[in-house]
Amino acid sequence: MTTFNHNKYQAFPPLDMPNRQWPNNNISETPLWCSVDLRDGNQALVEPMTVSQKRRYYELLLAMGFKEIEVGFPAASKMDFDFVRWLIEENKIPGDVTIQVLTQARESLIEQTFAALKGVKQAIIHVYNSTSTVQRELVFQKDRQGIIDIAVQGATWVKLHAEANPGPQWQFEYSPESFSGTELDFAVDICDAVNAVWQPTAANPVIINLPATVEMSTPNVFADQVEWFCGNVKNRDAITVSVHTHNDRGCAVAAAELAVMAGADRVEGTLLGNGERTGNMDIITMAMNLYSQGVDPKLQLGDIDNIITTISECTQLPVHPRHPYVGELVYTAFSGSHQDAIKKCLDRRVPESTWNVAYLPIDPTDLNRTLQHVIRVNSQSGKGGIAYLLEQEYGVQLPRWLQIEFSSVVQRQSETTASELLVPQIWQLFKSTYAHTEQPYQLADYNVNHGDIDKIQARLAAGIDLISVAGEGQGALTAFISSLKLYFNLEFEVVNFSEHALSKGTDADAIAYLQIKTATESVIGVAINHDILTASLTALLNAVNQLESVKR
Ligand SMILES: CC(=O)SCCNC(=O)CCNC(=O)[C@H](O)C(C)(C)COP(=O)(O)OP(=O)(O)OC[C@H]1O[C@@H](n2cnc3c(N)ncnc32)[C@H](O)[C@@H]1OP(=O)(O)O
Ligand SMILES: CC(C)C(=O)C(=O)O
Repeated sequence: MTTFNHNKYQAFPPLDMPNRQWPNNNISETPLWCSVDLRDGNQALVEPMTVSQKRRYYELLLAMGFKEIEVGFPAASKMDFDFVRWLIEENKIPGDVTIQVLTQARESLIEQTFAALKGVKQAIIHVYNSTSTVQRELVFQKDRQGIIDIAVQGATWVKLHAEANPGPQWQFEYSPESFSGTELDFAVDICDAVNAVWQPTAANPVIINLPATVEMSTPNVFADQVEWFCGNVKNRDAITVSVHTHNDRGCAVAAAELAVMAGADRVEGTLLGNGERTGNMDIITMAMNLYSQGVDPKLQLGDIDNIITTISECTQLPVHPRHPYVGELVYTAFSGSHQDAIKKCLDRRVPESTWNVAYLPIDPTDLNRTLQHVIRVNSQSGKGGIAYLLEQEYGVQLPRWLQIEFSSVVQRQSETTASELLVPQIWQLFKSTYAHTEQPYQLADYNVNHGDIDKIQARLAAGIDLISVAGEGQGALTAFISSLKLYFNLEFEVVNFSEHALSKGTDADAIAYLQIKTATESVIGVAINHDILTASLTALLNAVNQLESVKR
């Protein structure tokens, strides 16, 4: 067994920022989004996307409304280079979309990057070098100035190549890669040094992208880092501050959200969070978080099934059934009390009002999820959910007393089969329990004479025999009750009865539910018929059929 030794690790030092402002802020506007699926996402795949997968993914990003898309690292591979050429030569970049490409701060790579972009109308050149203590000390083995020199040199090459390639609208982006592990004063110094080369203005800003290349702290600490950076970097007005969070601690979305509260203008991420190690921050989740707070996420997410299919077919990564907002099970309530609360909220919901449904942070139908996704029945389920499904599918409004009775029937069945019950199976179970037709006695026909006292004459089919019964009372049902009591020599009373027209389905028009009690038994009968009186009489006979003395 491996030995766990927490002394091997040390806590990330918090910042001493008693005047931090971000906790007082809300996100009332969506940040600028930049998808890095085709670069950071792609570089993390077991099998990087093929050309056709990359094209398909790119089309998806356009359809979703992304305006900034990091399309690759063209100096790193022929495939990325060719993909950028294809975008440009085949005129695949809409006028309002800017592609972004990544490069290290190395001249040959920068040169190739510009070669890949020949003929582009506008592009973001994204250059990075690593700045954290571990990278400085162990990877690059350089002091602070040495690392600044790499960045400044890279920024200079980028500027010179842009000047040598006039025409396109170039925008520059610099990432102090591993910002999350970088001393803040150094992060500011290196970005100031890069900006001293690029000389951004408010009209022509640069993007400074602050990556949590590795997520090393709680999201509040990252927000402190971003707020501190924004407050100390020179020429803030000429900078679009971007964040690029990874999910090592599972908080990439939270970190990006708090970073936006702390002053970030722009967020880089991927769809469903694919990316290095535990992934990039998930743009779909963050966009849906904003949406659920009444903020327009400025992305088209309604066709979510197509989005998910495209992502998983291109990345060959499955979607976890509990993935926020999009997983197959995330709107599903199996447990009884959740189902009951959802049913009540939906029943009482005023159309067009603000969404306010227990257990459902957003309306699942916004993401093409039907209410069948919401309520599913297994042994954990209760009466509310079952009743809801039967009403939705078959127009059956089970009276409360029957909901209580039937839910235990459903539970027993689901425990026996150890599986989920689908709505048609629940409906079959309901009919076979209360309305089954293979009964000892069946209503063959009847005739009612209405008067002060109503009289009924009916014939019951029992195998090949036809049995005549007759009775009288106030109303046809009461008359039939007395006829059955007489014929079977029974004492019982009807303790529950209701009937209604079915609003759905092709079976028939009306349904009647009825519960009778003898001194020792309580049984339920249900019947469906196009005629409401026939439904009631049949429901009564179905109940009587279940009494032990009648069954014998
Ligand atoms: C956090 C991120 O996701 S950053 C993006 C990471 N993505 C990728 O790396 C995918 C694409 N990259 C590649 O395919 C390759 O790294 C290439 C083709 C770009 C370069 O490959 P190589 O030339 O073999 O170099 P390699 O990537 O191993 O880099 C190592 C060298 O580059 C230097 N280097 C690394 N990053 C940078 C940088 N950002 N700026 C300047 N120099 C850098 C290293 O110090 C090292 O120098 P040394 O050889 O003198 O020791
Ligand atoms: C290049 C940078 C932005 C990066 O991908 C990271 O730090 O994760």
